[in-house]
Amino acid sequence: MLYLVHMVVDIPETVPADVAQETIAREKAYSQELQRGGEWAEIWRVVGEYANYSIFDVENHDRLHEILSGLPLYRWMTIKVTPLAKHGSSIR
Ligand SMILES: O=C(O)C[C@H]1C=CC(=O)O1
Repeated sequence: MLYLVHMVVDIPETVPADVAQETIAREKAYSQELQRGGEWAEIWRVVGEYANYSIFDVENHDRLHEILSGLPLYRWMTIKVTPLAKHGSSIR
C-alpha cells in the first residue's frame, strides 16, 4: 500500500544541541535503512521548511504506524498521512 506522508519537525529550543544532533543522526540512519529496504520509497524536502513529503510503500496501516512511531524525531514531529489509491487516468 502506498502512502503520502507529510512530516514537519519542530525541535523545542529547550532540547540541548548535542541531544538534537544525536537524534537527527539516528533519524538519518533509520530513514536510510528503510529506504534501502524499499519501504521508504521517496523523500523530498519542502523548500524553505524543516519538513518533508515522503512516499511509503508498506504492507498495511499497522506497518506504517510502526515505522512512523519509531522515528527518532517522532516526538517533535507533526505527521499527516494520506493513503493513495491508483488513479483511473494513470497510464502507469
Ligand atoms: O529531515 C527531515 O525531514 C526529518 C527526517 C526525515 C528523514 C530524516 O532523515 O529526517
